[in-house]
Parts: sequence; C-alpha cells; structure tokens
Amino acid sequence: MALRAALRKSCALTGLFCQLSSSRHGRVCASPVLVAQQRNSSTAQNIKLDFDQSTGVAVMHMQCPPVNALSLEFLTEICITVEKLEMDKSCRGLIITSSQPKVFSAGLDLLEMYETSTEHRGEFWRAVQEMWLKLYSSKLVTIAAINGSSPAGGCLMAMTCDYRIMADNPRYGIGLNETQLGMVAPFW
Ligand SMILES: CC/C=C\C/C=C\CCCC/C=C/C(=O)SCCNC(=O)CCNC(=O)[C@H](O)C(C)(C)COP(=O)(O)OP(=O)(O)OC[C@H]1O[C@@H](n2cnc3c(N)ncnc32)[C@H](O)[C@@H]1OP(=O)(O)O
Repeated sequence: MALRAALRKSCALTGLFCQLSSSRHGRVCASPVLVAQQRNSSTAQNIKLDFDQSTGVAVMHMQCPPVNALSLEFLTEICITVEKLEMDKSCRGLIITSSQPKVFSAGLDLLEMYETSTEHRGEFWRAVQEMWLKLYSSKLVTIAAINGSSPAGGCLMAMTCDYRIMADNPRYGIGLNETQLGMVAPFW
C-alpha cells in the first residue's frame, strides 16, 4: 500500500516526552464550542489536555488511533482546543505531542480524500487551513514535541509551531512527502 510504503518509522519515547505526559498536571477537557457547532462535531475524544495552571503551560496529547491521522473531526477538535486555551487568560504556552507509539502524526487522513464528495473535500481542506493558521497565528507560545514520525500534514503541524523538539531516533521521519502520493497542496 502506497501509504504504508511512504514512511515506516518506529521507536520509543524519550524521557522528555514521558515527563510531558506526567499526570501531576491537572486535567482540562476541551469542549466543543464554535467550530464544532459550525461543523456538527462531537466532543473532543481524541485529545487529552493537561493544563498546569501554576506554570500556564498546557500539554495537548494527540490520541487519535492508530496514527493521529488528521481527519476533519480531529482537525476540528484541535482547533477547538487551541481556541479554548486562547480564551483562558492564565494559559501562556502549548506543547503538542502524541500519545500514540512511534508516530507524532501521519498527516492528513487519506481516507478523507478517497471517494468522498467535492463538498466534503472542500470542508476538509478548509479545516486543514484553519488548523495551521490557528497554530501559526496563535498568541500562545507553541511547541511541537515530536515523539515519532511526522510526515506531510504532521510536519505542517509541527512547522506552524514556534518551536520544535524531536526525539533523537533515526527511525523517526519528518518532512513534506505528500508529492510522493501525487498530492499538491491547494492554494491557501
Ligand atoms: C506554513 C505552511 C504552508 C504551507 C504548507 C505546505 C504544505 C502543506 C502540505 C499539506 C499536505 C499534506 C498532505 C498529507 O498529509 S497526505 C498524508 C501523508 N501521510 C503519509 O504519507 C503517511 C503514511 N503513513 C505512514 O507512513 C505510516 O503509516 C506511519 C505514519 C509512519 C506509521 O507507520 P506504522 O507504525 O508502521 O503504521 P502502519 O503503516 O501500519 O499504519 C497503521 C494504520 O494507520 C493507517 N494510516 C497510516 N497513515 C494514514 C493516513 N495518513 N491516513 C489514514 N490512515 C493512515 C494505515 O493504513 C494503517 O491502517 P490499517 O487499517 O491497515 O491498520
């Protein structure tokens, strides 16, 4: 399968990322607000958000199995979470990382583009644009803690953060490989 052949990487989490997911932080659940109403999305099931009010730093753990593929629903959840944190005056910074083993994010969900309607694809690509613009323009200090492979849309997500830290493992790959799938990103 082309998508499997594109990048196949594996390894374990570093101490840093284990630290990031420490349960000592108080848990805050993102609830669907603006974007969810527009897109008829449900609750944020694919994100675990830890917000430490004493430091003002939130950690967003992506837990959308198996590989954090960025579907319309997941993109919507990410946007809602960032929006909610931005509305919280005590939040200063956001660390984005993955709860899935070996993968930060496999990029855009290829199934969103396979045999779906033109209308659906339009909505999907608008959500992609909204996600990276929201991160890129966020007033929060954003850090991608890249604890696994991060091809294409995963790389895009990391690029739009202010800082990137990647686990030192030769099996993890990152880059804009989508042209290998015959895909050209649309104009924004
Ligand atoms: C500032 C910015 C301005 C401009 C931006 C410029 C450019 C932006 C470009 C944006 C365009 C982006 C396009 C994309 O993202 S297309 C998607 C590209 N992604 C890939 O090619 C990744 C493909 N996947 C892999 O290489 C591997 O799966 C991965 C992630 C390394 C994990 O490997 P492994 O642990 O071995 O797991 P499997 O391969 O067995 O996969 C498990 C399971 O997941 C399914 N899957 C994997 N990737 C995707 C995906 N992207 N979408 C949907 N599903 C995916 C896979 O099929 C398996 O499913 P199964 O049912 O068979 O178990």
